[in-house]
Amino acid sequence: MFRILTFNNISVKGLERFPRDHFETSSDIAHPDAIMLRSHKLQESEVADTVLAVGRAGAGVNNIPVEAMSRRGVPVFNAPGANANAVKELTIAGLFLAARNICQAWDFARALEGSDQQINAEVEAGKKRFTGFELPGRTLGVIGLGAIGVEVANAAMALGMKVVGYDPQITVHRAWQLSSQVEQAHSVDELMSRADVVTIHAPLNEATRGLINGSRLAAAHPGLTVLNFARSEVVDEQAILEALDRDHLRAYICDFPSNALKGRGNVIALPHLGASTVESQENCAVMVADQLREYLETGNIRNAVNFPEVVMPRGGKGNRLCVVNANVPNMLGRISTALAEAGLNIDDMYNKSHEELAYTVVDVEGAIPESVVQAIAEVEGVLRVRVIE
Ligand SMILES: NC(=O)C1=CN([C@@H]2O[C@H](COP(=O)(O)OP(=O)(O)OC[C@H]3O[C@@H](n4cnc5c(N)ncnc54)[C@H](O)[C@@H]3O)[C@@H](O)[C@H]2O)C=CC1
Ligand SMILES: O=C(O)C(=O)COP(=O)(O)O
Repeated sequence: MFRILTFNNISVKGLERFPRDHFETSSDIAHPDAIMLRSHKLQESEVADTVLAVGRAGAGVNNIPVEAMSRRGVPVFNAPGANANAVKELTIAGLFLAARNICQAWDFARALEGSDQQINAEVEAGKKRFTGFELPGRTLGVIGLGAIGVEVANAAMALGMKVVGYDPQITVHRAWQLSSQVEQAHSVDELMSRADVVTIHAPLNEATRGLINGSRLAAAHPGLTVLNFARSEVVDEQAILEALDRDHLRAYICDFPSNALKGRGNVIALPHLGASTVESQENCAVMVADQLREYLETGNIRNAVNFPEVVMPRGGKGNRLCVVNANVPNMLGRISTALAEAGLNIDDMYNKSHEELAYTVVDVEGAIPESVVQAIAEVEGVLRVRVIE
């Protein structure tokens, strides 16, 4: 029986991927084998020693202590691209809300009082305050061209916008998906100097914290609009407010409310709704549940942010040994020597590394005695050993 501890509202469609006869899922489990969560800040919870894997039913993993999990030999899975369409749709909605001052205009219209004739008179007198702009010919700057950024860039192109993108680590896969009309900016500063609207779709990490700061805002076109559906901390909120006060920034549209943003006319802060569609919640939960289940049952790793991709079909009828170790010389030699010394024959073997970690899966003929597991666990640099029968 595998026990999965859940945090947040995980789609039932995902939880149903765990067969009831050998999986238990609950938000109240003391010694779980795995954790499945959305935005819950795992840094603030005790992660039990029994945890073998963490699954984030979503994209961003800044709410998970990934480095600490790596040191414990625990893979952290996410669901790349599974919520990208949902975030693209909300970002494009944010673009329209900003361009046409829709929220401010709606507030105005909702507050109108008097007879229909009086309302009509106020509408005609007041509507000039909400004059907006159209998208064709305007330039959208997209920072981060991953699953979401590429979709946003392509959608903006289809709406007639010019698009410039910046992503120092764009993958070949994403570059193929990106419209060939999207122009490359070589720096955030270049992108900001060319854009009428900037949208951020990069993860929060030490390189992106405060990416949109006071000096970058000051160097941007007056009248710039900033969309932030990534994470609140990728912008310097204080600098945003100051630029709004100077009317240098036209509007700030984001998915992250805060006290400082409250009550500001040219700020729209949605309650972290980017991925909150039925479809996206299902896609993310199903993808991550399948990955967690496969890891627990077979040791295979797909879409872990801190581990290599290791998928080896199960061969023979013997045991499978899964070893997480430091990416240093001679680990494979020591693992296979320990198996050979116990007279165990290797059927199949796969080893791959990712930054400072390596992962080895070995299918052997027959059962692996506990003494061999112990010997491998004691090799310097080995972080975790697991036998799957
Ligand atoms: N508002 C919401 O509900 C949601 C927010 N997000 C946020 O959006 C982020 C992006 O999601 P995906 O596109 O699915 O991730 P992704 O991993 O597919 O794409 C991120 C892209 O950002 C690029 N990048 C990294 N550092 C960069 C930098 N310094 N400058 C420019 N680009 C940089 C990467 O090379 C990558 O191509 C997530 O990490 C998460 O924080 C994601 C889903 C929902
Ligand atoms: O996938 C992400 O990075 C998100 O921000 C979505 O968060 P959520 O799962 O809706 O709490």
